[in-house]
Amino acid sequence: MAQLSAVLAIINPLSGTLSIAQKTRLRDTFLQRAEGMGFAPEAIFTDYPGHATELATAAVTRGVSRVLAVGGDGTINETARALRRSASVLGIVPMGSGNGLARHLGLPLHPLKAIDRALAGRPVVIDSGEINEHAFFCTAGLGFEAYVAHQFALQPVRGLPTYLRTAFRSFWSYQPDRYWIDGEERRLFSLSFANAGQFGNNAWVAPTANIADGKLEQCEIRPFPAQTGALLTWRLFNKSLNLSPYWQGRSVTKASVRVDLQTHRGPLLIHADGEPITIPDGQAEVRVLPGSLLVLL
Ligand SMILES: Nc1ncnc2c1ncn2[C@@H]1O[C@H](COP(=O)(O)OP(=O)(O)OP(=O)(O)O)[C@@H](O)[C@H]1O
Repeated sequence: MAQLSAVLAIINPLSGTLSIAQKTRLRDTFLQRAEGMGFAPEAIFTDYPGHATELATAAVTRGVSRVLAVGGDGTINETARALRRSASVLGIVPMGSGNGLARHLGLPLHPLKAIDRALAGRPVVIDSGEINEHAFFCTAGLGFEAYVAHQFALQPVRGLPTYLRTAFRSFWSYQPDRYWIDGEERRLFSLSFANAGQFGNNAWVAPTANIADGKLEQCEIRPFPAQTGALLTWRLFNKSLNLSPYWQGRSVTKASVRVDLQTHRGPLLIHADGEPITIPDGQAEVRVLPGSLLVLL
């Protein structure tokens, strides 16, 4: 008899707003549906940060064909980074507050529909990126967006309202800094490297980004008058930021970004898929890993 194809769901019990009881029911439904479709399914709740990477690494070693990440962009990042350059395919069941990768790929945001899509979907090749040793699948960046990611991580409650409040408050205290990008000095409000076109929540920083072109969109936002902030925010959500005179984008395969720690306001702050990271030596190397991940679409 032919061996059943293995499918593993990695579920973050803390992601999003569903209760543990609801997530347990979702897990049971996944197991039923997957079995009904002829898979050998397994579902595991993560116990600690980084656990999803360990589970996904073990799944690759065992030859599990489909690995579903059930959670926010953090859980998807932790799972996907272990699946890069393997034959195991990522399924995305979005349950976070931003869901940038799922939205970019046009995947269902409803967990049950997303499970069905992942079980029935076909593997499609996409790119990923790295900023220093940190993998990203949506965006990585510096400047204002990194500052907000760091401030957001300090908040006791997550979710979109907290994120918007944090970004609004940060806007008034944040001062643009100087960066040397591939040796060229620039004073910028923010600098993004976009694999997918959006941060999440349909905030499109790189409206023309193509996730499978072997390139990242390097998007720079120059400092702008405070009264322009509302228009830029509107453009961000209207997918038209590229029409602003303060926005500049180009496709790159790699970039080297440095700050002068003597004059920079504090250490270099970056983010990878929204996770805040501090770079003590002020140097960030960014590169694309073309065609490095299989995703179920
Ligand atoms: N059992 C656990 N206990 C504590 N932290 C965990 C556990 N499992 C996973 N994590 C951590 O939770 C972090 C946040 O998860 P994730 O991004 O999926 O959800 P979220 O915060 O609700 O979504 P979003 O990032 O969209 O707001 C992950 O980066 C992961 O390291």
